[in-house]
Amino acid sequence: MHHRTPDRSSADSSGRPPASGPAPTRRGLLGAAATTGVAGLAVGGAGSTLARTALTADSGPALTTLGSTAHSFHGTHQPGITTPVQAHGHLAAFDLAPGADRRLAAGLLRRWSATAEDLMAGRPTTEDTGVARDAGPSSLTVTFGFGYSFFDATGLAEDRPDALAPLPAFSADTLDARRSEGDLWVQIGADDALVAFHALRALQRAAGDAASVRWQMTGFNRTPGATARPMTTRNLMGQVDGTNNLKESDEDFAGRVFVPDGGEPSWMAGGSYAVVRRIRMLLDDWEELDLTSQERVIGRRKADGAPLTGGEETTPLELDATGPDGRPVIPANAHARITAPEANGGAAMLRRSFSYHDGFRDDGAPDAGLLFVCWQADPRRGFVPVQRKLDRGDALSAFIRHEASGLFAVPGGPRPGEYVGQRLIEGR
Ligand SMILES: C=CC1=C(C)c2cc3[nH]c(cc4nc(cc5[nH]c(cc1n2)c(C)c5CCC(=O)O)C(CCC(=O)O)=C4C)c(C)c3C=C
Ligand SMILES: [Fe+2]
Repeated sequence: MHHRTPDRSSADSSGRPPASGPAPTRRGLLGAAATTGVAGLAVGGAGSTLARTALTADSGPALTTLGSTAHSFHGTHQPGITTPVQAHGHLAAFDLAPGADRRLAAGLLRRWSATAEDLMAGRPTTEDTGVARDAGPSSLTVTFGFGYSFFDATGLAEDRPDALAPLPAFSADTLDARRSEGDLWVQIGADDALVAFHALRALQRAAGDAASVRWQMTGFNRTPGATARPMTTRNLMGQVDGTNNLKESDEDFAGRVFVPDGGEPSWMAGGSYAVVRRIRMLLDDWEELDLTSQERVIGRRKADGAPLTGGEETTPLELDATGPDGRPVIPANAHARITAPEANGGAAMLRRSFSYHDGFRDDGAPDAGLLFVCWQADPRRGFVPVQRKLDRGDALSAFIRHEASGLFAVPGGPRPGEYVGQRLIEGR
């Protein structure tokens, strides 16, 4: 496939606006916001966010701001980890072409970085297909990671992190190797489905002959603005899912999620490890269960996510509380009990998942569930101990199947002028 440096000064064949940063698209949207009387659009804010959704005082989210939110491709960490999870997502693994070497990988990562930087800023990219034309960046994030096999394929085995050692086999696993692992991993998220697809296709095209898609999965979450106020999303079992997730304000959040400066290997400073699990939900069985039984599986109320021991969604679980029968109110095998950090020697992870639905199986059951993605500084201290425990006795196990798995080393964010993974590939 032919590649050229994007012309950053004129409109491309797609007819999208001239490439001069996110401003053109955002200006259009801001103009629209002004003429429709929307007040208070805040530019700036936490982390890598360049522009944030505006809320009007009394009428909820301003529709025109959904597209205008942009995240930065550059920073200490890659985007798509602490940035809010979007409504649409694609996860894809690529395998390098046979005979690939470090030079080929460097070229691939350079092209992917340029593509991601353009698209996240709302600019057209090289040989743009025009699919995202008219839309703003729409909170697009693109995140890149390296799988175990990447290091053998590129002669970099000595630089492979110990933390990337294959995950242990869990007794309930029914994994499909063809939809698991891979040399390289790409996570795409956006609040617009066309923007998300456009990015996926652009990255596939930019891969050219260097790498081909090994597997790809499409996911979704609630669309911002669908609820009267911002709320924790629900999964396809109908549960409020994400209440007790790690928060950036938590003590030692960075230490739990990111490899520190001075950590091993040095090229992973600011990076994180992503565990990806495709978990199918046995929804026919789950939906047969009465509400009380469903709530006992998790240990929380379905309506509002509050613990069975009372209070509201964010009230801490009272794991020691017993009922009149002397039994724990939150059952011994409840998912929220088994996963609680205090039950796992403090093991914790940042969950950032998408739901998925891929049609119906031959028996009529939905092929649907959770594209579970979690982030941690070391999966041997995050995902693995918790999943070991879940595997032994989680009430949820009867209603789910782990069907695919991947573990990826996601390096820190590139500095301006750098491509993602450059410190690994070029040894600085
Ligand atoms: C190994 C890690 C985990 C897997 C795999 C997992 C699968 C999974 N979880 C739900 C639904 C819920 N999970 C909830 C809490 C929760 N889950 C994990 C870990 C895994 N989940 C953790 C660490 C926690 C938080 C524990 C705590 O600190 O209290 C909840 C409760 C609400 C919440 O806190 O988010 C729900 C609901 C499903 C459906 C699922 C597989 C399909
Ligand atoms: Fe969970």
